Amino acid sequence: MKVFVNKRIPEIGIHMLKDAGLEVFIPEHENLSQDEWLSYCKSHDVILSVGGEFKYDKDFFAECPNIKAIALYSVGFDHVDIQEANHRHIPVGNTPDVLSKATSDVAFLLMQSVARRASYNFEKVKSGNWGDFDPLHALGQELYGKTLGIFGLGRIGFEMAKKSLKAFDMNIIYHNRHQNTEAEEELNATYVSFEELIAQSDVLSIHANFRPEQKELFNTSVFEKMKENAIFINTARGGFHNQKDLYNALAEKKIWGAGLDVTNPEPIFKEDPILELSNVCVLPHIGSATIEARNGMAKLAAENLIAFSKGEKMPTCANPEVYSQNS
Ligand SMILES: NC(=O)c1ccc[n+]([C@@H]2O[C@H](COP(=O)([O-])OP(=O)(O)OC[C@H]3O[C@@H](n4cnc5c(N)ncnc54)[C@H](O)[C@@H]3O)[C@@H](O)[C@H]2O)c1
Ligand SMILES: O=C(O)[C@H](O)CO
Repeated sequence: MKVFVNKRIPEIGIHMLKDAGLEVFIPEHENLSQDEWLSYCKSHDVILSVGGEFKYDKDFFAECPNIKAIALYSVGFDHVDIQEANHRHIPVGNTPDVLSKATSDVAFLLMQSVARRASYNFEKVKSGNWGDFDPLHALGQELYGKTLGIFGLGRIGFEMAKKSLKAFDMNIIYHNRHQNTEAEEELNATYVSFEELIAQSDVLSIHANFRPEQKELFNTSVFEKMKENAIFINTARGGFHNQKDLYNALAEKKIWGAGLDVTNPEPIFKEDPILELSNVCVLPHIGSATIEARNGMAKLAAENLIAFSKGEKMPTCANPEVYSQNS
């Protein structure tokens, strides 16, 4: 079976594929054009897909009917038309759990960085402006006993809530598609409406899996209902927030600050005025960027394709319903 891997991944995954007898192709250069990527897809059986820039939509599946399975090197699958994949009986593997702690660590990092104005103070030092001890300048806020609101309390949201409770004894509230009884029992989390989540959160952290119908759900109508001391954190998908509205809310100090590991658009334009604000910290989508998480993702993606090559179910599949469909 011929595997197209569009970008280098940790060697452990490649070795696993080759040891299982699969033929692996990785292009010499990584920044493929859409045409180059499509041409490679057309000449292989399955894809180990890294990144979200290439969309697996209806047009793709129509152009590449040869593709029998896709193993994503991510847990998010919003760049895949799952309905179309199901229609074509194509399993789509993903990489849950192995990156949950690492990604929640970045949300936790952003929460603290914004609360204590780390970026602003670091920029001051870099510009040679250490400044005299000033009891009233650039003060941060403490998080102890504050309310953490989680939008989308799943695997990563759970880890974020757990470490925030443990470190700062934060009160956990959440809004989800369905109740998370484990979080309610283990973290004393309280299920609230979307409106209550916005109004009550001192820190609002987005951890839902993105769907197009939720585009820019977090916009001026939300930011104006948040507390003035509120911190907005997004490590899920940039599509969840309207970045111009967020800039306005931050510039007008309607909210305390924002920490982003995902932006809208992504990558962010270096001229984006949000980068000039002193109450913002932006990271370049590094949630899963640890040695441990990226190795774990490589192993999972390889295991998914190896299982497929043996006619078995993928261990971690974004569309498990594909296995119960009538042929
Ligand atoms: N920044 C990064 O590098 C990085 C890394 C990994 C994952 N992510 C993002 O984080 C997302 C979550 O990953 P996960 O493993 O925790 O997924 P998950 O499926 O375990 O959790 C997502 C939760 O969101 C809830 N949800 C979805 N839509 C909702 C809505 N409209 N309203 C309320 N709740 C909703 C679901 O019920 C689920 O509980 C991924 O889909 C991905 O987009 C980002
Ligand atoms: O969804 C994920 O795993 C991350 O965003 C990396 O794409």
